[in-house]
Amino acid sequence: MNTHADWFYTDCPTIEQHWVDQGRSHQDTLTKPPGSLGRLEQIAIEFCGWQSTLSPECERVQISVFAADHGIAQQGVSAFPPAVTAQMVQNFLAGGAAISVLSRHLNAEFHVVNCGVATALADAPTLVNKPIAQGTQDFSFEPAMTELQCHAALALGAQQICNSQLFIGGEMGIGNTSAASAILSLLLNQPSGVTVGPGTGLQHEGITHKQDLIGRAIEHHKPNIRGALDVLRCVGGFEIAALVGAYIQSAQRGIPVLVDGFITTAAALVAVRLNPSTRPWLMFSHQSAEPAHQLALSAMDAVPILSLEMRLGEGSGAAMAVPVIQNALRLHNGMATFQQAGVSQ
Ligand SMILES: O=C(O)c1ccc[n+]([C@@H]2O[C@H](COP(=O)([O-])O)[C@@H](O)[C@H]2O)c1
Ligand SMILES: Cc1cc2nc[nH]c2cc1C
Repeated sequence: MNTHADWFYTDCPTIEQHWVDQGRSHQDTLTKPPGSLGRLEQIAIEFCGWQSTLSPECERVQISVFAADHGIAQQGVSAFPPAVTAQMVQNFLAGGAAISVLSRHLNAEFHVVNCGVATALADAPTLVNKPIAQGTQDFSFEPAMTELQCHAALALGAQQICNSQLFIGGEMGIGNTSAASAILSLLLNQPSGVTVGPGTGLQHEGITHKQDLIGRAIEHHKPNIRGALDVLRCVGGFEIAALVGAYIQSAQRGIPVLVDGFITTAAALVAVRLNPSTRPWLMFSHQSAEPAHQLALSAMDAVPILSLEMRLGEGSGAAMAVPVIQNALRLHNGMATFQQAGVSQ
């Protein structure tokens, strides 16, 4: 059913190296010892390449939070009950969640996308209410979704991309660290003992139960896995598939993506495995406290900007990194050169 004609296999634009080179040359003319702004220099240089300019900007930010329920959440794999997914969606819409506060502060274009929350949600101006189904199937027994549902969730994510200078995808879904860990196990060929962690706050016993369950689930699905799309369909979630679609579409439109935490990085890895030309358009915002996040980042040679021991999701770690990016670009655009300031080199 899926063919190489599918939209998500289309190449993303290549980054023009001469803008990257000019960005680096400009950094070296600014009144500072070369390299002294560390990663901030690299961030500005990457934006020069993405925007084909020497004066890049990151003022118009889009934040879309994708939400869905998970069949596996019935198996005691989370410190919180599944009902919290719908309750937190209402909180996003009411403006009281962490991502609501940060989005307001950033003046971001903010949407919450219901990809598959089982509970009916009250309409709201920032809600995109397009559930694929009332949550995924429990992937410890059967594939999380059908091929049709997986394609629909990818397309739903892609449809959310607006015109902005930076796309942030967030997620909300009780049980989705189980899906993310299973994805990492299957894509990176790692046992569940390596990929499974506390998520929202499981203690030792809970983590052991989650590792056993995910371990059995990955063995169950392995014989049917031919590639990243099968991994996504068998053990993913509707919000994770929507993130994959959104990341690929954003990259295809030449809009850089700022990846958030553990679940979103698992989605980014699926995106890169499906379409490797997505990778140059991804920037990684923070190192999550979820232990296997490091493994997922390393698999993409990704070094995140911040490390704040956050493990909230919602896009919150990415939103926290935006002011760092904005200041990196302000320095790049606003600092005097050695010549302008009459400073000896
Ligand atoms: O982004 C992260 O690094 C992260 C790490 C742990 C948990 N979360 C959030 O917590 C929820 C999933 O946790 P769990 O324990 O229910 O699988 C989901 O809504 C995520 O947004 C997010
Ligand atoms: C309260 C709460 C808020 C969240 N935001 C993202 N995942 C979450 C999980 C819980 C439990």
